[in-house]
Amino acid sequence: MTVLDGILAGVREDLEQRKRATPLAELRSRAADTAPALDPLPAFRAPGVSIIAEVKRKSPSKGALADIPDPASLAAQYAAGGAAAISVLTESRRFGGSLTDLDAVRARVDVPVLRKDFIVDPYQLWEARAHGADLALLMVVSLDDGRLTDLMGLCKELGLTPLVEAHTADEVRRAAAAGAELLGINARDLTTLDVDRTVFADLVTGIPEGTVSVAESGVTGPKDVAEYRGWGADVVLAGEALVRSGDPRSAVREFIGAAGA
Ligand SMILES: O=P(O)(O)OC[C@@H](O)[C@@H](O)c1c[nH]c2ccccc12
Repeated sequence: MTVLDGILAGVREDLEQRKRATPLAELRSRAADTAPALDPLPAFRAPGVSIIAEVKRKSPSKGALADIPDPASLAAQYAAGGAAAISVLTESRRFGGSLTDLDAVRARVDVPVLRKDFIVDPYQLWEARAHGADLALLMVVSLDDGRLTDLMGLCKELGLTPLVEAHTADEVRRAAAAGAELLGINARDLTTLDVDRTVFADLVTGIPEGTVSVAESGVTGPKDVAEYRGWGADVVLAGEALVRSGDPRSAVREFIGAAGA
């Protein structure tokens, strides 16, 4: 069993519990009462690198990263530094996140918000929208083609922009074939947790023209953002380096500055 299999088993258990506590009908009516989702793509396509700044307390690879008692204030600092979107991890067991974090961040910032979780079921997309998310992560590795297409269809219906994540050339091909407009390449292999930024450089050539590319994971400082940008990243998603920085606003600003125009 890989690390990812272990994470997914816990995610499915927690999901079944939430389904019992909150029927889909209730989520649907909450989603209907929520302001329409924001479209992040125009900002991502604007000149210069865009940063998605992540609210991340812990991870299976590094353990505890930061306490983050006030995720909304962290997100506000990211936004003040110029982040184009905020990523909120909502997985609780391994990442220490929750839908409460998503609610808090949504209530505070005006930039688009990504629900970062292990999404395998339509219910989770309804949850994302009912809690105010504008984007949702879909990881190709944990979805077969049929499910990927179904979940992307539901995103469209809900106004959510899917960030379709790949880690191999075959997953990039599947993401593109499914019609991803926002395609992430995760430098971290979620089956082993090994990080290799050059995976982005190797795979970015498989991303079709016109698709927005996102380099995910492994940023330790501004130089790494510049490197991803040099390889063609439109957007860079960073977590650990920002939550540990002590000054998240300046850190985001430096990341944007390092990549030049
Ligand atoms: O903390 P880092 O190395 O900057 O990584 C952030 C982000 O890319 C990472 O949290 C991530 C990318 N894809 C995921 C899928 C699930 C959970 C987490 C992730």
